[in-house]
Amino acid sequence: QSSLPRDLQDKYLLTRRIGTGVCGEVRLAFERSTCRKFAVKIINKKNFQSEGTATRNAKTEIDILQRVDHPCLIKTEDFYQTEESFYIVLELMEGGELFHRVKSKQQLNESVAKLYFYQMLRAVEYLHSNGIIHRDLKPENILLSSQDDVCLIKVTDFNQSRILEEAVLMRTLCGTPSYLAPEVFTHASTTGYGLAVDAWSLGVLLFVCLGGYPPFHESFGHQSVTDQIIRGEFTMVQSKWTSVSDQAKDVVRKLLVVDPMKRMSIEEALQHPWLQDQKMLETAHRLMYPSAEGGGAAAAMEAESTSGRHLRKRGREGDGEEQ
Ligand SMILES: C/C(=N\NC(=N)NO)c1ccc(NC(=O)Nc2ccc(/C(C)=N/N/C(N)=N/O)cc2)cc1
Repeated sequence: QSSLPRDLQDKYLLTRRIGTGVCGEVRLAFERSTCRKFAVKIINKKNFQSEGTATRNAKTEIDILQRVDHPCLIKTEDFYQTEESFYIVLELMEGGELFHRVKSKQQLNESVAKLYFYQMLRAVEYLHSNGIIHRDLKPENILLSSQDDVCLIKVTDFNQSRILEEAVLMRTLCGTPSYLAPEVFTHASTTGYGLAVDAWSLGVLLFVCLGGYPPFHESFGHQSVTDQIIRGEFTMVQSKWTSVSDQAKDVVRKLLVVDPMKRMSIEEALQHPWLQDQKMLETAHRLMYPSAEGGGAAAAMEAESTSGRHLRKRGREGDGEEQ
């Protein structure tokens, strides 16, 4: 049990472990002054191949976590670090991880899966519009706000996230091109097909929510998981998918496309017929924008269109520019 930072202990009482991850664990914490509950993600630096990578990734993640401002993205309260670990204090999502919700229900019913998937799309749409690729979307990183089926979801864990640095590319193009590889100039780095990796992961997430099992897994057939993914070969087991609508299956099939240029984008997914479901949209907007008094999609759209796109100002060293 590595020693907790003094200032963290002064402010919070850390109790039982409530989640585990590759990079560390999540503990339930109580703010001593208010008794409010929080989640504390503890990231051990030793899990990273090099100290440098751990620190750089954590810096990027903390920067992203502190600047993103969207109802479906986790909000951080505090951040501490010691020689061996980082500590991120965040809002406690009472419903826990989507992973456990799907596992305990075998599979989600389609309307619940649609409500969650729509919120994931909006979260990723916001990240992409701010040049951020998540790169690690999976059921462990989708948190639920309550034990109810109808609830707000939030995306977390920006450890693998990258900020699309157009500026870096522009500087690169200023130098002599003679030694640059072709892909530096092609669509790969400019039109950011890198964003498409998140669309693929959302396809895997939707498959898991609807089918209750992963599309690519070592226990399926003779091929390795990597081969199944590279070939885009997945099976919709009859017994699990009969009750799922053709439109839902269509969304999955258009996201799990191997060629990133042919894969459905986040925007196209948001326009897909399966998601043009007024009842679901009203529920989602009521959950995402509870303060929009009197409900009404108009108020929610208003909220979305004004504040919905921008990052919050940077911290103390604030360079102040709004994205
Ligand atoms: C209510 C509850 N459990 N309730 C219970 N068990 N009661 O007995 C509960 C609540 C939340 C969670 N998970 C949770 O909060 N995850 C999580 C995962 C990752 C990150 C981050 C920022 N990661 N960043 C990095 N770099 N990672 O490597 C933050 C939170 C699990 C159970």
